[in-house]
Amino acid sequence: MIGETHRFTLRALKTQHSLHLPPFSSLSSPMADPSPKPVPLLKDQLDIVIPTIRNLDFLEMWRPFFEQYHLIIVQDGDPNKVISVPQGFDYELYNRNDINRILGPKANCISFKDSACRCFGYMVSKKKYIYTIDDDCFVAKDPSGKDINALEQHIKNLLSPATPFFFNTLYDPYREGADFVRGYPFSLREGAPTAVSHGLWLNIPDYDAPTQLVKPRERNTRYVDAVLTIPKGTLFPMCGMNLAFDRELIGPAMYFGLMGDGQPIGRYDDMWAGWCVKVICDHLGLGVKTGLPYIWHSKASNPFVNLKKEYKGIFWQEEIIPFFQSATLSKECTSVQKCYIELSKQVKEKLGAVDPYFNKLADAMVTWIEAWDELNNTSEETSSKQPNGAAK
Ligand SMILES: O=c1ccn([C@@H]2O[C@H](COP(=O)(O)OP(=O)(O)O[C@H]3O[C@@H](CO)[C@H](O)[C@H]3O)[C@@H](O)[C@H]2O)c(=O)[nH]1
Ligand SMILES: [Mn+2]
Repeated sequence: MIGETHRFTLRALKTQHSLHLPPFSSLSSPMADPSPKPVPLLKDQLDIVIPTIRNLDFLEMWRPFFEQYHLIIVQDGDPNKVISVPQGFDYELYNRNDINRILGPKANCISFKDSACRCFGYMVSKKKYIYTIDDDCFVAKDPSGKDINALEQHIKNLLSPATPFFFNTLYDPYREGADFVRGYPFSLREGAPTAVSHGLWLNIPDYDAPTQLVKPRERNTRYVDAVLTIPKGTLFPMCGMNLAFDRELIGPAMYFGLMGDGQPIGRYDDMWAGWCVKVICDHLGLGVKTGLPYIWHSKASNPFVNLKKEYKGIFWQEEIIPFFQSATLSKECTSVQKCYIELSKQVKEKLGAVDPYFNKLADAMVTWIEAWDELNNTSEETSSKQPNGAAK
């Protein structure tokens, strides 16, 4: 309402820019709350990043879990379209004009017309943790019928150690009612810092186009009550739909690549990031978890459109995977940025022959790190900072 103040976070970015402010009517204005809610976990240390091409009505269902967190909305597609955000949410919104204004020529490393654009939100955030979710993902129910607070479960996953060096057969040993089983080395029971928490999906599973075409009516109804650490040396297909990570531990590696408009490939944004992230986590001794929490994925994207986007990736990945499986990083790679730059050199060297696209991608990986360091003033720290933040 006129005159009512609204909690709108204006971010002091390196280059001041006028955020794309939707008309005042669609701006947030938190309703006065007579009975203050308990402060949610990591309230001021976590941003929720949402890539979108549509109005964000889905937030209504998430309001009990998300309303007290800051949102970073990355609006893809036509920047003149106004995205409406339900009242009461604290958010900043960036469209393509903002990305171009903030990054200048480096904006060419951020995809257009693809959910890969979400990684811009990771870059501009100033928080320690990120949760990213698609706008067609809703609150799922656990087998008891209780609404699942996906964000709370991700936070638990991130705040407890991982076990990448030795597999615990009773799954997450740090979980209430579980522990390390007999034969688990005591020297390894401290675990490793958790960098990534990869959640899953009920209803529409994240299948590739060929599988979608063969099984158009398949729905995931199986709720598996487990969180697993993905063992060191094992890659995994990371889906960006329901994903959380420690931005200080692994953020610079969460680049979602060159996808969408003008690119020969799509729907491999999160996959590419996941393969780079896992190689770097293994090198730096960080953990990646998958399993709980579930969200309810409501919309299957068009399998024919998806097939066109994925087509080249389906056979390229038969070369990409062996590349990541055999990728090694030197001991001089003591920070995520250094690991990532080293990896980009190997991409150019070893995948450039697969297709010229990988030369472009390798260059974009470097541009991403340059932009990340510039926006986060981390270039001088990069040379000395250990992944756990301790200076050399
Ligand atoms: O051009 C676009 C298209 C979509 N978005 C936003 O991105 C997410 C995901 O979109 P959608 O749910 O339509 O697509 P899915 O196929 O279900 O996405 C999953 O597959 C992977 C494709 O990369 C991806 O990791 C998953 O997200 C929504 O929020 C759209 O609004 C966009 O920004 N630009
Ligand atoms: Mn979807």
